[in-house]
Amino acid sequence: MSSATDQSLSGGNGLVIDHCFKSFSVNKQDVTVLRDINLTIHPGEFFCIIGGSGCGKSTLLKMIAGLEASTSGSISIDGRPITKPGLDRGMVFQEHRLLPWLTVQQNIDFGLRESVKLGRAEIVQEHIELVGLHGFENAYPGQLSGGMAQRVGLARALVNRPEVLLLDEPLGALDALTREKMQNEILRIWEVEKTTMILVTHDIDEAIYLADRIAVLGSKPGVVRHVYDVDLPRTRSRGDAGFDTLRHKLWDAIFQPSSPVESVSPAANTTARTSESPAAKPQYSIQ
Ligand SMILES: Nc1ncnc2c1ncn2[C@@H]1O[C@H](COP(=O)(O)OP(=O)(O)OP(=O)(O)O)[C@@H](O)[C@H]1O
Repeated sequence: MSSATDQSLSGGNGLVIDHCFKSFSVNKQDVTVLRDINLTIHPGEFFCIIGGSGCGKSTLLKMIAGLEASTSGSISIDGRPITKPGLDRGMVFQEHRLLPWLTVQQNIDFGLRESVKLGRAEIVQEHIELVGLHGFENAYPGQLSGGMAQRVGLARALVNRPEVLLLDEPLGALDALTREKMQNEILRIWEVEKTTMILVTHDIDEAIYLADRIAVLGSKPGVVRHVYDVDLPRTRSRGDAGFDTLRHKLWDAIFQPSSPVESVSPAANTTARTSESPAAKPQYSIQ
């Protein structure tokens, strides 16, 4: 069912995170946020990362995006080292980050690489259709619902046909119904585009519903505790026994007490977390 922390491939296909460490300088002291991360994410895979607040999920995504450099170790796509942001990676954030003075059409066009001179309007329109926003081409972000704005964010991130789409809790601000609808939309787009998707989420059910594999990060410093295969046929049902079994495994993995190598800071209240049983928190969302 599950594999231990991945072993890196040497120069193989896909995204390879190889012995990555990340420290930040806080009050002139180096604080290690991520420790020895090793993951291989295969082309076309839907990969989720979950873990408690502050364990370094967003930092890891930013390192893959090329927005943060690793302190040591390397990240590569198909053998190409990642040193800065590139068109082979798109990113969607929790807040849509659209430009309010531009229309839907113009926001997506803004994301399209400058070197495309011919057929820009057609490419933009194709992506508006892809995310189901036909008819809203000339709307401004302020005229859109949260779910619609995130659809534009998705279109903008996909417009350069990235190999890897990085999703940093993109549905976190949406209401429950819109969130489920958008999960299905992301799945549909993934199936059509065959883009590798890496999703950071606090929502265990969301991870099981969407992912091929799920990495659970432990905290302080962030380490990969376990990578789970989601061996459930699609379309998945949240009420299935297999879904429920995995839900409990993930819950236990996230809230297990830190191992000796994961030094627990005074602020990390693991007792309080482990005392929260799934029954007491039916939405299975990590706070
Ligand atoms: N630029 C920075 N400088 C110093 N510390 C930082 C910086 N960015 C992140 N951190 C610290 O790194 C740790 C991990 O942050 P990160 O945002 O990656 O966690 P996360 O798992 O995504 O959290 P959450 O689930 O709450 O969004 C936190 O302790 C945070 O304070």
